[in-house]
Amino acid sequence: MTRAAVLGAGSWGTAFALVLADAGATVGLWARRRALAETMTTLRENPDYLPGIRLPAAVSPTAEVEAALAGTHYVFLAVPAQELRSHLTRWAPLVPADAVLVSLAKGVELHSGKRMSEVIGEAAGIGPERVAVVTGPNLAREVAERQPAASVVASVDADVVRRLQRACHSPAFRPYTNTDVVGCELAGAAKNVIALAVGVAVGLGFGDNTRASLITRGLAEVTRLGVALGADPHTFAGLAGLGDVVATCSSPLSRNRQLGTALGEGRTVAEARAGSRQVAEGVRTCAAILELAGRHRVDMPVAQHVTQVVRGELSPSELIASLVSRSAKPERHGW
Ligand SMILES: NC(=O)C1=CN([C@@H]2O[C@H](COP(=O)(O)OP(=O)(O)OC[C@H]3O[C@@H](n4cnc5c(N)ncnc54)[C@H](OP(=O)(O)O)[C@@H]3O)[C@@H](O)[C@H]2O)C=CC1
Ligand SMILES: O=C(CO)COP(=O)(O)O
Repeated sequence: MTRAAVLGAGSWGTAFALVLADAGATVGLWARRRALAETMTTLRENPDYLPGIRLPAAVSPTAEVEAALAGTHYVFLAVPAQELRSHLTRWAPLVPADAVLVSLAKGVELHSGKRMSEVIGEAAGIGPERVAVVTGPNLAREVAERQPAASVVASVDADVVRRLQRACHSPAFRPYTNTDVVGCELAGAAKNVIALAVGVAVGLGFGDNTRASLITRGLAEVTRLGVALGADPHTFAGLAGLGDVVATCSSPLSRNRQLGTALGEGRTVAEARAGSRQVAEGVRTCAAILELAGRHRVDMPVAQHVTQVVRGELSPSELIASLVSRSAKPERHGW
């Protein structure tokens, strides 16, 4: 029987533990707050992130990372992107020698510009054949409710990715394989930035033309970055790219879209975040993506404008006006 550890009991870590349990695995679900682990154990529910969703018997919540990692075949990492390196550096000595480490996070590390699979390889001291990612149009609440969804599991190792695909293929969750790890990760990270931009447009009261234009041009610029970094451009038209951008940018459940909407309505980032435990990864990833784009001389106007709005250097209405008034170009500009 497959044994899995999910480290991080926010919305996605908890929802993914359910996917794995539905696919037949036993799952250790680590929460960093002991009180939450104890509540989940007694209530059989994660009231902070997925109220009303029952945890199956195969999911064992714990605050002891050793207990979650003991004898595990897969370690699914569901902590926020900027916190992954420091946590995994501490956890690495406890990870079984043959376990595959899987990123569930969508982000790019600030300053280093590293993707999550790169951070995992460095922090755990392992090669890319033991690292994988899961990414796609997977809003946690819908997945936890067992609404049908597809996703992508990616690794450079085709065998690893096929085994991982089996381990998380449940009646409601259908993973596809991909070996383009660079493209899958960049797409997943950048869609949060695009969702912030779309949220701003929603907050300003703009309609579907504005949203579709931001989605399409946002996808074009991340495809450009991906190609510069060696990704397959087709990845960006698949579940990790188009699929996730559409889900995130159209859903009121998206925390990135919600935060962008609050900015568009005139609140600051701090005001928009107040009172929520949830992460909107785009807020920190936008600057990381922009740094990466600068290093590779890739023009990313949507990410650039979003970063300026997040920093308070540009107003939401200036973001839209400035994007529209840029110099005219052919549509196929690079990618
Ligand atoms: N939610 C979703 O629909 C999806 C999310 N993802 C990605 O999954 C990753 C995890 O997000 P998600 O599960 O949604 O998280 P949530 O926003 O639901 O919850 C925040 C999580 O981060 C934890 N956390 C906050 N600060 C720290 C810290 N300094 N160190 C360690 N953990 C911390 C919280 O722990 P605590 O409760 O103790 O504060 C909690 O587990 C993100 O990269 C996100 O983009 C990917 C696909 C879908
Ligand atoms: O990644 C997600 C859906 O695929 C969740 O998006 P948010 O983090 O914006 O809620």
